[in-house]
Amino acid sequence: MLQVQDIDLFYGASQALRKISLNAVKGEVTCVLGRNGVGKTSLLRAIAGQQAVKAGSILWEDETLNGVPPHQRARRGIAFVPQGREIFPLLSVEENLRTGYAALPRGQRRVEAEIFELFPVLKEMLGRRGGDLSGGQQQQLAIARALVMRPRLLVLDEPTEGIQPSIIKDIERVIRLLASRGDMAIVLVEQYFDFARDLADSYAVMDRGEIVLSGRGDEMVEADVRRYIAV
Ligand SMILES: Nc1ncnc2c1ncn2[C@@H]1O[C@H](COP(=O)(O)OP(=O)(O)OP(=O)(O)O)[C@@H](O)[C@H]1O
Repeated sequence: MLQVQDIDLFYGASQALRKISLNAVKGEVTCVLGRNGVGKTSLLRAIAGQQAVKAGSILWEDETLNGVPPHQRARRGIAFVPQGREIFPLLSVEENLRTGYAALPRGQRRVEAEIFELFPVLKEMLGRRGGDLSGGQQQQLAIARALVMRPRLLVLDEPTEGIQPSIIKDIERVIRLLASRGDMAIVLVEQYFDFARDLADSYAVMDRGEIVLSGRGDEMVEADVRRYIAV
């Protein structure tokens, strides 16, 4: 279980997160919604260890993550799929997938066949350069690369951004399948209400660095949430 408790995060003098608390449990998708600039990415970066928190604590599997650098969080089973995907455009699809090996012990460094069952298109494109893939294929590659690490916590920042509807549906199916196995917690930042509602077991809505609404996914009141999101 991930337990974020009362975290504050600053960029210089400007405060991006104010006393944010959020739990994510294995077997569930936790969706974080909100407009641009309200702090969603900052929250994910705090979880992944890319940005230090000034106050509060982050616990994962009952141990603190405060002060633990990103690569060690990766070894503890936390994988982050950043906004904009950040795949390596000049490396092949296969080489991109292998960059996920860094977080694995030597004996476990392989790409499980299952990854190509989840994303068949990648198998056909193993030798293709990452930069030659469509935006949707790059997003699938970014998620696949995270899965190579066999994470127990998967953190995704706006996986639907700029992606065509058919691939959004594919990604939704994969996320649902991963959660349904019960051994992975998924935290997902999203701006699209429909995608979040379809996936969320629990949700939190952010505004100006704070959580202003939260609850179980099936209790999301569309009109209330839509006050705080653009789409
Ligand atoms: N590296 C940074 N340095 C200074 N300020 C930053 C930095 N990154 C983000 N901010 C500011 O922190 C606030 C929260 O940004 P953040 O990216 O977390 O929001 P967001 O909800 O994820 O928005 P988006 O959907 O656009 O990514 C914003 O006011 C932003 O301008």
